[in-house]
Amino acid sequence: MAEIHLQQLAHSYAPDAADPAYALKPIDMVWQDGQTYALLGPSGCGKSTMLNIISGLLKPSHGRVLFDGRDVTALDTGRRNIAQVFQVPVIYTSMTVAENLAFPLLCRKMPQAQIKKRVEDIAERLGLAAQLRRRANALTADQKQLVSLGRGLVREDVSAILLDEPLTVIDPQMKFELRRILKQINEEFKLTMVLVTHDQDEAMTFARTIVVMNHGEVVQSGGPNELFEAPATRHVGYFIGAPAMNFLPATREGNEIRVPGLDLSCRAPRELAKGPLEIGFRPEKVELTGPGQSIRGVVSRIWFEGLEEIVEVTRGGQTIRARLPAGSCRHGSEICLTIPEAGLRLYQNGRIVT
Ligand SMILES: Nc1ncnc2c1ncn2[C@@H]1O[C@H](COP(=O)(O)OP(=O)(O)OP(=O)(O)O)[C@@H](O)[C@H]1O
Repeated sequence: MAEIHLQQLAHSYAPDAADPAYALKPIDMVWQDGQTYALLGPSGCGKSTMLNIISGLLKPSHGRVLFDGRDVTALDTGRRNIAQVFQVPVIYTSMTVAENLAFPLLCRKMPQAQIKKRVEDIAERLGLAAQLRRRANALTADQKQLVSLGRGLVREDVSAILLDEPLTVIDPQMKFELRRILKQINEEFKLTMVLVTHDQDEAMTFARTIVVMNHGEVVQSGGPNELFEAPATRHVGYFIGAPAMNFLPATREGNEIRVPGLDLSCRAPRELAKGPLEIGFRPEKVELTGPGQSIRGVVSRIWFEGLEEIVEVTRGGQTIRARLPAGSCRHGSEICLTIPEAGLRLYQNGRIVT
């Protein structure tokens, strides 16, 4: 188990270039012992770079990595006691499941009787007890990934588990089961777990803290509710939630911030910097009735999503998306949308103000 501290960390793959590009911009953050984290962001934002620096596969060009206060920056992966699970399971397909799980312990010269006990214990926890004698190449993709995880977990000195898109090759139903097992392992072993993913649902359902990255920077770090209710930036508002958050250009009029052409406003904070203003709100906050600010507009598009529909309403050159119960509206009809005050957020220069 370990608390991981990234201290003044940054990384350029070409630090000596005249104008080095930074895959990871300067960051100082602590990953708490025993917690679950998800690193979420678009392709190329620096997730794997960050994970590989934590694991020791990559030496950072700047800064330090501390495990429980100990500087491990110069240590390779083997000496960091990290278990890693990749997109493609790393297992020996010609060995049985038991041999695969035993291998890391054999390398550490653990006595046979202890190896057997440990392997059986881990197999039981991962639901692999009935598979121990099977050759690994005969397993399903999710079972192979469990063996891969088990090879990391079987060592008693593991500090953290780093998971780099481990569910990509897994069937949707089995993803749920694997996520459940991962959470159970976290609770039982109190291991720090970091999951890299593109998938917001996966991040939201796995991690207590989601670290959202963009262009090599951490743009927000927080619980699923925090990211949904108060995205720190426009990027987070777009990236978390489907459909994305509504952002409408706004202007200051006295003590109010108003969206021109719509009956939508919020109170202006006492102090405001210079720069473009926007009012943001989630499509999930929009209702057809109830207290709040009302916007009348024409339904220009409808997408059905199971028991709900996404409705696009246009008015005065603005487009608003709302998630409503299926069958709420007809294409081309005029409707009145209501947005409760509590659902409104003010943004300036793409960053949240209130
Ligand atoms: N070995 C490398 N040499 C040079 N540049 C690299 C190297 N690996 C990654 N990069 C660059 O660093 C940036 C961050 O890449 P990284 O792989 O960390 O992103 P990512 O968020 O993990 O992307 P993905 O989700 O596609 O795996 C990208 O611009 C990428 O092109």
